[in-house]
Amino acid sequence: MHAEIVVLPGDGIGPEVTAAAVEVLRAVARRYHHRFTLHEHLIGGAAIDATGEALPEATLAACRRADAVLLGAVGGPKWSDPKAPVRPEQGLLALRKGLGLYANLRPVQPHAATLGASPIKPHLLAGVDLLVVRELTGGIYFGDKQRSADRASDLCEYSVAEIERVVRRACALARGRRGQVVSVDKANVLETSRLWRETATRVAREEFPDVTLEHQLVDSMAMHLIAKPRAFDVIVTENMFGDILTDEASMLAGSLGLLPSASLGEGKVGLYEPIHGSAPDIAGRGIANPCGTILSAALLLRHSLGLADEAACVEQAVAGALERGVLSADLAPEGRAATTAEVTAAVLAQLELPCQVAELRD
Ligand SMILES: NC(=O)c1ccc[n+]([C@@H]2O[C@H](COP(=O)([O-])OP(=O)(O)OC[C@H]3O[C@@H](n4cnc5c(N)ncnc54)[C@H](O)[C@@H]3O)[C@@H](O)[C@H]2O)c1
Ligand SMILES: CC(C)[C@H](C(=O)O)[C@@H](O)C(=O)O
Ligand SMILES: [Mg+2]
Repeated sequence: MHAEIVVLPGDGIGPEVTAAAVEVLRAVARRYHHRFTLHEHLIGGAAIDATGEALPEATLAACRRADAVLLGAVGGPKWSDPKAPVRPEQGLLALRKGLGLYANLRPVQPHAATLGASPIKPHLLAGVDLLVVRELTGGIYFGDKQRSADRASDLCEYSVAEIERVVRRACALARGRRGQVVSVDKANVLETSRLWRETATRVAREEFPDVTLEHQLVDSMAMHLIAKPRAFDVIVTENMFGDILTDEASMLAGSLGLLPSASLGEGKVGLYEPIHGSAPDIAGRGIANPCGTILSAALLLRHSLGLADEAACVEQAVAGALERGVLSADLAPEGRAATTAEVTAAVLAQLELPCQVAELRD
């Protein structure tokens, strides 16, 4: 097949990890006879430096035309002055909103080879396989913001339609898994959460009688996620709760550098990015873990290009590299860490081996 993919490297380790994922996409194209046309565009701090804007019109237009978008990360101390007129993160939020990507899928499947890197006891982690569906274009991120000399406010708003569509997406995904959804809110305090809970209950009852829906308050959910992670299948939640719970959930896998994400809407184009940020503390040193971005490229193959087998082969290649003990500094014991380039080379070498997934036109 032929696909147009926009690559947005962004800032900090963004260019390092997207370069790794691009190598993997090119290898997939070669091996399985596809043609991927890749175009790089500016976003975030890099875009502010070049154009004064965090999301230049040319970038948004290219993303709208593409089949899929692969993004590294945005932000960093250079652009973090509280008085700065524009911030890199605004570019990412505008891109998600501009493409209508309301459902952010963040799968968490700890790998046997990295259980030792998790601060959580290994017997709690074996068999963990959960999917967080984070609402991505509403809530406190997008409400009205006010600032005066001695006061500031961020409005948190949700409409019924915004809640319905993301809960529907979560329930539909649960049908293809173990059929269990936990909806996370703060309905004991927040009006938006009471609307969320009511709406989720109705959508599940009327449209997904075969799916089990439970509710959990976000504070105790933060505890349960660590204490009994195997208990969860699909978790659906609003924008900010999902942001925080998934960084926490990355510790089940062993590192923030391992988790991928797919952001989907009703349109054809999806956005794929690791859940981590620009990691200014390690940027430019060639030691970032590229696996979260490579696994995001696998999600891109599956969700935007319909190449489920190729996606599974990339996932298997990452697993193979980890099993061979090729671990970046965030996962490895002191002094035995692989560089970004070494991890990428190990994944590419695994991709050359026969893939266990059936039906690939080799
Ligand atoms: N999607 C995004 O673009 C995105 C996501 C989160 C944060 N950010 C931005 O990134 C900047 C830095 O934020 P932060 O430091 O709070 O979070 P961060 O995710 O960038 O880093 C948190 C910690 O995890 C480590 N880490 C992250 N990714 C890693 C990887 N691939 N390999 C190894 N270690 C990794 C970092 O070194 C750091 O110690 C901020 O400007 C923030 O707004 C952007
Ligand atoms: C950079 C920031 C706007 C972003 C978010 O909060 O959505 C990040 O933390 C993420 O998880 O993708
Ligand atoms: Mg985040």
